[in-house]
Amino acid sequence: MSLTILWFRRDLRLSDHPALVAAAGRGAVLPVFIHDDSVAGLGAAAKWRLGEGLRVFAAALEAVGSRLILRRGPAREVLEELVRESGADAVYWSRLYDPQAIERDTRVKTALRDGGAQAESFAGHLIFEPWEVETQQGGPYKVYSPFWRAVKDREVDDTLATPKLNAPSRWPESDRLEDWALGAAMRRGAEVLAAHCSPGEQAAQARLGGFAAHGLDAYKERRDFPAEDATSGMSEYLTYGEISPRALWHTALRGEASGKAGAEHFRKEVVWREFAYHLMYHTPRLLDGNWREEWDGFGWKDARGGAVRRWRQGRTGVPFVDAALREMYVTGRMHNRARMIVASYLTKHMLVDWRVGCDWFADCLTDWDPASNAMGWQWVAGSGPDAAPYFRVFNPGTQAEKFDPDGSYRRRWIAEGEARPTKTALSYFDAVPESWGLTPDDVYPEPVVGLSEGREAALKAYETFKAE
Ligand SMILES: Cc1cc2nc3c(=O)[nH]c(=O)nc-3n(C[C@H](O)[C@H](O)[C@H](O)COP(=O)(O)OP(=O)(O)OC[C@H]3O[C@@H](n4cnc5c(N)ncnc54)[C@H](O)[C@@H]3O)c2cc1C
Repeated sequence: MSLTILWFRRDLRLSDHPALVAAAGRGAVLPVFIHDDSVAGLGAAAKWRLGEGLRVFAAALEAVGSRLILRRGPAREVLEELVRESGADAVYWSRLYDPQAIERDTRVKTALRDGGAQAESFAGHLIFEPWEVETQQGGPYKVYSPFWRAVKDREVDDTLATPKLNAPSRWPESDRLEDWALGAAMRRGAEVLAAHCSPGEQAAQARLGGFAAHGLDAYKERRDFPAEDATSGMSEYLTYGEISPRALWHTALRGEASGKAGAEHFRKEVVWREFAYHLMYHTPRLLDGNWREEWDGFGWKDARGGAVRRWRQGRTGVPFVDAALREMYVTGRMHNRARMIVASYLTKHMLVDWRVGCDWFADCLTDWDPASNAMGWQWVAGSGPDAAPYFRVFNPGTQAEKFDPDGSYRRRWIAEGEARPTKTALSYFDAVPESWGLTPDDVYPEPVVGLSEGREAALKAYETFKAE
């Protein structure tokens, strides 16, 4: 019987998994996860969340009579060794699209094929492969709306059922997940974060089912209110591939067919993620360089001072901004509206380079995604394609009046000055490093940059930049 190694990466699921279906169709399957440089380089929260995902995924495989073999080292060497050890004649995986992954996977594919094994990559992380969506002139899209119009009526294949997995005749040795200590960089924050996290495919499907039944209809109206649980919560499941984007697409389509008002808007948001990958694939500098290269000359302020530290710590003195940054520290996620506001405050009021914030998000988010994060930051800063114009400076005060009118989001996350602080606000002080020296009895600070003063400084900096 043929044996296929299934190299799992960001696709920790059994259903709607084209590579797994293909592998199961040709014989026995040997599931493997490799701790290589791409894992070593993850931010603290993302790495911890990966560990949680792997723990649940390994148990899901055991429940169907399979196993997850864990190995550490450069992917090519590990896979070549496993092919030799197990006698596998093929290695399959789901494609990734960031430049490092593409480079690694290309080398792995060549080496395996040179060694006589079959090596194939499959779709699954996206609904539309980045090269399958083209403008009429034959190039990539740079603006979201035409991208959406180009894909919205496309036929998308149905999701695939979980295949039956045949075990290899002998299981190779595996590392122990605990020995990888993926939560080590979290220090004491891991316990707090764990209370807000339900990893795994089953949890993802249950959450999506609940959202389809109770949240989809009102999604468009309520999705901007950060105190409400009005969005799907799918981002971290998509990040680790615990659910497929295609499952979200079809959930939305079924909602549209049954007249759910918010369903099309939900599908549009799912397509924003596709657009981010499209941009990253065609212009990889999206990740760490200004997409609009003229922004290389913008005069950002020095980011080393105490102001950035206060932004990171959620101590800017601007309640909506601080609430959002604390939400991220405690839960590993941040509401989309709040992401835009904290990013705007950092890049505009504080005039700090978007990459400083992008890196902090990469360290703190459990749904960290290279493409969506970089696109989001560049969109807010004004340096990205299809970006918000620079002169659009979010005012956290008026945003709070509009989207947190009764202050419940801010009270949920800010303890200082409250006679009876909420449990979630207090949990922030349990999560942060002791070295920050913060307590709920601290005096809530004055704004690090005043709202109108910051807005004027941002506009002036932009005028100077434009004139140069
Ligand atoms: C500065 C900034 C940084 C961001 N960083 C990330 C990140 O690291 N990882 C990440 O997944 N998203 C990121 N986003 C996008 C967005 O904030 C999150 O996807 C969203 O908050 C996740 O919540 P949800 O799953 O409940 O979303 P829903 O509103 O339920 O949307 C459904 C899905 O659509 C996709 N989506 C929605 N909005 C966006 C968007 N603006 N861009 C791309 N995809 C979107 C996501 O996959 C999401 O899970 C960022 C946005 C900004 C402004």
